Parts: sequence; structure tokens; C-alpha cells
Amino acid sequence: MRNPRDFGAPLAVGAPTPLLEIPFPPSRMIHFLDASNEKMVAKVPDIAKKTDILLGNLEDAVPVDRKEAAREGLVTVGQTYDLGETQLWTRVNSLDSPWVLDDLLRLVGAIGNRLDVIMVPKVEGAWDIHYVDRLLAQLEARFNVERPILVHAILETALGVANLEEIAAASPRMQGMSFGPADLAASRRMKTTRVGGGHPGYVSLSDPDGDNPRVTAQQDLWHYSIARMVDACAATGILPFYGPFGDISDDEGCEAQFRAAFLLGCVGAWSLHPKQIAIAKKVFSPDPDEVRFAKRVIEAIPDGRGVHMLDGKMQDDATWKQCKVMVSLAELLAKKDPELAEAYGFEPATA
Ligand SMILES: CC(C)(COP(=O)(O)OP(=O)(O)OC[C@H]1O[C@@H](n2cnc3c(N)ncnc32)[C@H](O)[C@@H]1OP(=O)(O)O)[C@@H](O)C(=O)NCCC(=O)NCCSC(=O)C[C@H](O)C(=O)O
Ligand SMILES: [Mg+2]
Repeated sequence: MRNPRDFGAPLAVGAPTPLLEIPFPPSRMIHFLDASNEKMVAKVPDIAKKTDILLGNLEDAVPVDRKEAAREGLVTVGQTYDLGETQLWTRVNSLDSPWVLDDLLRLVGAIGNRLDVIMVPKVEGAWDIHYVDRLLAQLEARFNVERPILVHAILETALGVANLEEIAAASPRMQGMSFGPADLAASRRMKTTRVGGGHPGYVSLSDPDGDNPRVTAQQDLWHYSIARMVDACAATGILPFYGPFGDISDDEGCEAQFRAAFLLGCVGAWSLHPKQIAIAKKVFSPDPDEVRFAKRVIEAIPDGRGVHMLDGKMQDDATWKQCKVMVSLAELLAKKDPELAEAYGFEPATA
């Protein structure tokens, strides 16, 4: 066990001091692109204005013969594009791959001061985070990186899900976690070929009722693991994200999957295609009617104490805290987006 008094100390001489509080800028969507694809890179200036997070993907979906081009393309994006307030992340190759060491060496050396977060795939336990933590500290010291690069784990193996509490608490560098339904399905031997979403075979069935047809309702394959991820993240002050929705043609299915994650506590989701950015923005920006109601609750109970009735609904200390969650998120997003500020009824100057 690490000495708790050393938890906030750098793991290498000359590395920046770890953050003890994880920053929470707007994080509704992590937009994936392959920086070896010229068409995608050409869209960076436009996409950077629309997405909260831009991620250069180096792992799965990037063919083996384009791994180096994707890495170098991301270096070029980091060195040449002004992304404004949009965060720049990468997903490196998995820790057992032949590419990850060069991914980390090259990216921290070339754009270490531009990279906000490194997403590490297929994290299985705290030991994976400890490895990346020490190596990043050494590289930060070597390349004079001024602020710690944070680490985001993808939960996409059965062992990773079994160990998620330890992963969340493994390092002050842990920024958050994403849920990876495709690799997780394979790891668990689930019988679905879909990337996220439901399945028509996973249903609950009503009881027999004479000759009447029995009713089925599709169930959520992912509820248990996403809820565990949200608890582990909230318990350690880091941020949970839903991952990919692979049926690019099914906007409604994507929205439903994202909304289930949003309601459970996730702050954002991945967008694989430019059109999923708008879906994530819609879902992960709280509904204006809910925000207006939450504001009324806070105005009605300024000190957050006691019991009150509003529109026939009981309000107390706990509902006040729920409303604070909603209004704080709305305020954060309104600062970035004047249209949302108006929809939420915030004065532009105070938003
Ligand atoms: C899914 C795609 C392969 C679809 O691409 P395409 O067939 O080219 O779609 P369109 O013809 O509709 O594209 C229209 C234009 O938009 C550009 N485009 C497409 N996607 C992106 C993007 N992500 N960023 C920027 N620009 C994009 C196209 O180039 C077209 O441009 P133009 O011709 O000039 O109009 C593709 O969207 C894609 O590759 N997406 C990323 C896929 C990805 O990153 N997959 C990995 C993440 S999911 C995962 O790893 C699973 C997870 O780990 C788990 O285990 O669950
Ligand atoms: Mg995966």
C-alpha cells in the first residue's frame, strides 16, 4: 500500500505536483478521430468548435499499418491547431501492445503540454494505472511538462469491472472512466455483436394470460456495470462516461443509450461520427424545464433546510442537493453556450 501522505507527491523528481481535485470543464462528448485520416483531420477546426473533448484515437479502429501515422497526425493536430477551450485527449494502444511505449514517449515529448488526458484501454486493475502513473511522471520530468497529464481508464474487460473500485482510487492522476461495451461483451462471452444499446433477445416476459399475447419489454444489458462505474467514480471524485454507440444510422437508439447513462450519473459519452456530437450535446445538457424547476426549488429553500411543498412535490435537504447538481451543471454549460444560457433563463452576464 502506498503511504497516504505521499499520495499528492510527484512520482518522479521534476514532475509536476499531482492534482488532488479533478477539473470538471464541459465534458458532454469525447469526439473520436483517427488523425491518420486526412478527411477527418480537415474537419478538426469545425469539430473543435462543436465538441467539448477531441480525442486522437491510436488504438482499435486504427489499422496496424496506420498506427504511426495516427500518432504523428495527432502530434500535428496538437502542435498546429488552436482548439480554443476544447480539451485534447488521446486513446493510446493497450498496455500489452507493441505500440504503447512509443505512443507515450512520442506524445508526451511532442505535445505533453497540450494533452489534457490519456485514455488507457482495457485497464484490468490498479497495477495498470500504477505503471502508467510512474512512467508519465518520468516523461513529464524529462520533457518539462508543466501540469500533470491525467489518466482515464476504459472498463472493457470482466476483470476491469471486477476491480473498478481499486482502479478509480489507484492514483491522483485518475480523471475518469469510460464504459466500453464492445470489448466487455467479448470478454464476458455475451452473445451480442452490437456496440452498446439494447438487444431484442434480452427481455422480460409477462406472465401467461389465457389466450392473450404475452408482453415483452427490452431490458438494459449494461445497467449493472454502468451503475457500478458511476458509484466508483463518484466515490473517488472522478468522472464517469458512457462509451461508444456503434450503430451510426440509429440516432434514436444512440440517444436512448446516452440518456440512460446521463440519468444514472455519467457526464458524457463518446461520439464516433460527427452527427453523434449533437446527440450527446442534447442529452448531456440538462433539460431546460428541469433546470427551471430546480432553480425554483433553490430559490424557495435558500438555506437548503426543512421541508417544503412545490407544485405538490415534497422538497427537503436532499432534493435541494439534487437541484444543486442540476443547476451547477447548467451554469457550467451556460458559460460556454449562450443558447443554453437563454434556455435556462440565466442572465448572459452572470451565466
Ligand atoms: C464509423 C465511421 C467509419 C463512418 O465513417 P464514414 O463511412 O466515412 O461516414 P460518413 O460517410 O457518414 O462520413 C461523413 C464525413 O464525415 C467524416 N467523418 C466520419 N467520422 C468522422 C469522425 N469521427 N471525425 C471527423 N470526421 C469524420 C468522413 O470522413 C466524411 O467526410 P467527407 O467525405 O469529407 O464528407 C467513422 O465515423 C469512424 O471511423 N469513426 C470513428 C470510429 C472509432 O473511432 N472507433 C473506435 C472507437 S469505438 C471502440 O473502440 C469500441 C470500444 O473500445 C469498446 O470496446 O466498446
Ligand atoms: Mg474497446
